[in-house]
Amino acid sequence: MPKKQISVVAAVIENDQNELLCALRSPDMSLPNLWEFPGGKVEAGEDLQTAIEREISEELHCNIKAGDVFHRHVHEYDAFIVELICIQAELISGEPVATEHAKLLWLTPDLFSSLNWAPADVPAVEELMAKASLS
Ligand SMILES: Nc1nc2c([nH]c(=O)n2[C@H]2C[C@H](O)[C@@H](COP(=O)(O)OP(=O)(O)OP(=O)(O)O)O2)c(=O)[nH]1
Repeated sequence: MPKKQISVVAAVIENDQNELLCALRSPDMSLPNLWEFPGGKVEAGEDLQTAIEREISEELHCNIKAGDVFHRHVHEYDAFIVELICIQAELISGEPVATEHAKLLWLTPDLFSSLNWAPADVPAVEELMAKASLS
């Protein structure tokens, strides 16, 4: 049987210290104990911006304004295929709270290699690190 493919939106939220919000998946989530950009599956009929704004409000209890998609990458896991769609975002109200994640961390991209990332995120992480090293 072909593997299921899911579309997942992930928010790259930057604060005014050039730090990006990173989230640690908890031991009881799929892909446990790996770092990611917070987000989740796009629901049927939903546009990407609506999906990421909804996911962040549900998961982190704060509000973001979604900007542009800056990275798309298809990754094949053993059990499924994910299209990871990374979207730039700005925090517009509230402070992120970890309701499902084990931890949240604001980190500058030069330190991203110190985290153990979900495999699908590695190309986006590398792009963000490369971009930060040029600025
Ligand atoms: N949110 C998010 N998920 C990611 C990333 N990288 C990556 O491989 N994934 C995978 C982990 C999950 O298998 C899937 C997203 O599912 P999820 O469990 O976070 O999303 P969800 O809240 O909509 O799903 P569910 O718990 O209702 O099943 O994509 C990432 O950067 N962010």
